[in-house]
Amino acid sequence: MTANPIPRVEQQESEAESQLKPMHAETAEAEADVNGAAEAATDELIGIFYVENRRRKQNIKIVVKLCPEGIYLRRETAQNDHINEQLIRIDDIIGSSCGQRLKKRARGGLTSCKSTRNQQQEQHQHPDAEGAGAEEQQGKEADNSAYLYIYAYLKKEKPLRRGKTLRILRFRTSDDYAENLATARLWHRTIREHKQRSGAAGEVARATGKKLLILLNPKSGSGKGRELFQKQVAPVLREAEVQYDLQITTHPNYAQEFVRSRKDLMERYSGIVVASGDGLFYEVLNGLMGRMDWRRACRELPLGIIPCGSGNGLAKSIAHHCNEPYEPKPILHATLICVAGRATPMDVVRVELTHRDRHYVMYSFLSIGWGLIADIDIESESLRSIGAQRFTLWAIRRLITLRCYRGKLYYLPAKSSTEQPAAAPAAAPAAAPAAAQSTTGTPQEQANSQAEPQPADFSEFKDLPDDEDVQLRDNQSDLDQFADALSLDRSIYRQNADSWHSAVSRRTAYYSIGGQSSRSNRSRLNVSQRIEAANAEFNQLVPVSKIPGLQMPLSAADGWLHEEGEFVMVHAAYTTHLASDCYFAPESRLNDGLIYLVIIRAGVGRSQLLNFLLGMHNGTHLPMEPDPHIQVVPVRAFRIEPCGSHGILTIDGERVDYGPIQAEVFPGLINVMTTTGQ
Ligand SMILES: Nc1ncnc2c1ncn2[C@@H]1O[C@H](COP(=O)(O)OP(=O)(O)OP(=O)(O)O)[C@@H](O)[C@H]1O
Repeated sequence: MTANPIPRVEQQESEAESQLKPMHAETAEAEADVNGAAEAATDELIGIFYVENRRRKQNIKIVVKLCPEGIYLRRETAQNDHINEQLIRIDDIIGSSCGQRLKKRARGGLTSCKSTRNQQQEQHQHPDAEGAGAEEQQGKEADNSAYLYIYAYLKKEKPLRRGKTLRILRFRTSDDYAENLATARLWHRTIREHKQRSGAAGEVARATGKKLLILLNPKSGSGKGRELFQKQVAPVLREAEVQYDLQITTHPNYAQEFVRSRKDLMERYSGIVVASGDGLFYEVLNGLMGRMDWRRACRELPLGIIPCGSGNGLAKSIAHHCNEPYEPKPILHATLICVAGRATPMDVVRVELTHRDRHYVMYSFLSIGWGLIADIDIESESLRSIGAQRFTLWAIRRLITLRCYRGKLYYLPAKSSTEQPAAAPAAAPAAAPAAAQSTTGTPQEQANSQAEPQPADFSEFKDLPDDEDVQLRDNQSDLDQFADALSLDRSIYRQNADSWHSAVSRRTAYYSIGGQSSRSNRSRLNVSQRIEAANAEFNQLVPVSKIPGLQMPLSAADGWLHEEGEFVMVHAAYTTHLASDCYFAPESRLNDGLIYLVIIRAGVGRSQLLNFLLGMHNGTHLPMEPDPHIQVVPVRAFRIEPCGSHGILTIDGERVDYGPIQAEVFPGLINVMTTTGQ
């Protein structure tokens, strides 16, 4: 909200006076519109209303002007000696409703407003009709008034917060309720139109007849997701007149499957809101990326999050991004962000990992952790019942029994190496070796594991969209030929080889079983041409990796730096917050195309580490000067090759198989809901 009190100075009063005249003129026009049952809403509506000040036993005159910027409420005293004005910005108004008086007396600044003509009549007819008694007396008589309820959440900067304001306009120009209702409806419609013009996603969606899809995990956080939704989210959605479908998840992967397989997702929905923790958002992201039409889905469906989980890093990062409050009412504030629902591009990180000859590709939005923070996150699960304290307790424990992990770290700095700050002396990164790294399994085994269709993949074929017109044939000889071709010359297809591995994607199976596509018409080509054709076609269907596959060497010539040694942790973040109270990568932006790699090397002192952990809540943990042990590097991609088989790796806070892992950022791949838009 922007409140602009106009001080009591002569020249401003006269200026106000001059502004009032046209307002009166337009009031008449607005009423004339209604009386004439005009349907077209105007850009500007103006009415004069009165509020009873029961304490002072006087009426306060309020000129209410609805225009594209919002609603101006100009308040004047009877003597016209004091004027102040408030603007309720159109972006702060989430919705309105009109009709008869709500039974429960709603609390708001203007509790009851009367139009000018009736106010005068009223005073004439009931000279004493002031104060509560008179109002109640009137209430007992038939109330022909129509009421417009305007719901706004006004933003204050210091401290940053949003407070609910309800403004009620009472229309009773006519003795006929229908006429009064028509006036109220005109105001209601005009508010909607102004919101639509301001780009409010809900209004735009309404215009296209689409709904929000809300996925709720009843088990997230303290397990009260359903209750929180009914009490805190649903009322706001009602005020904003948001149409939605609520899907309550019944088991892990429910949301991922729902989003992946629902054919009319884009036709039916204008966006997807996750009412849960980061875990369910991860499912939704990977469900979208598992669709044949992922590109369109990512473009057309902005994603929102209402934090009902325990970590809630994304919800806090989004609030931080658009300068919206988070505490003390994270659910309310996040709901308001979703109601605004303006699409803002956000980076997604493609993660490739391998475990026991199997490759996986998944998509991440928050972080990848190896070492200290991942250990604290996962190992403290056993203390979940004590709440956020579990992290502190476990951090103390891990400081006492500090672990280091041996391994290799490769990264592709965002700036070229010549622009990089001086490398840390203790472990200066070296150029990546050109030599091939060891791979798991023989080439033939790898090829077989790549080509081997997973049982889940087969069942998923049923879900392929009809409109893709894909015909699949289970042709074993084609499968063998493909597997052979891949094992013979992987290097030719190096760039795209990883596309064949994605064990979790049905699209992999689609190609790897040698299925024919009526679109690609590959059947007339020889095997190697078909592989190339398949790769070309596949590239349209998945985001194309620009870095070598996980089993391929990384070259210094391509800008890769590497270091080998002992690490306390390597933690990569691409949003500002890892959890609502962990301001881990302050420099990060939703769409900066950067991964912030925080490296802590062995040899770091316990007190330095303690300061690091303590500083994470307000973002003061990273060294200002180059430090031999703690370093933050903005990168575009990185790879970790841990030695040994014991340790913890996390993606977006969830544990994954321990082994080599690499990540690459895809700038602005998805859209998230914010209040600011682009
Ligand atoms: N109905 C359900 N029953 C059990 N588990 C579920 C259900 N729906 C989703 N899940 C799983 O629960 C996991 C955790 O969910 P979520 O992230 O929403 O909550 P959280 O762990 O409390 O929050 P955070 O990730 O912020 O710590 C997800 O990985 C999801 O797959």
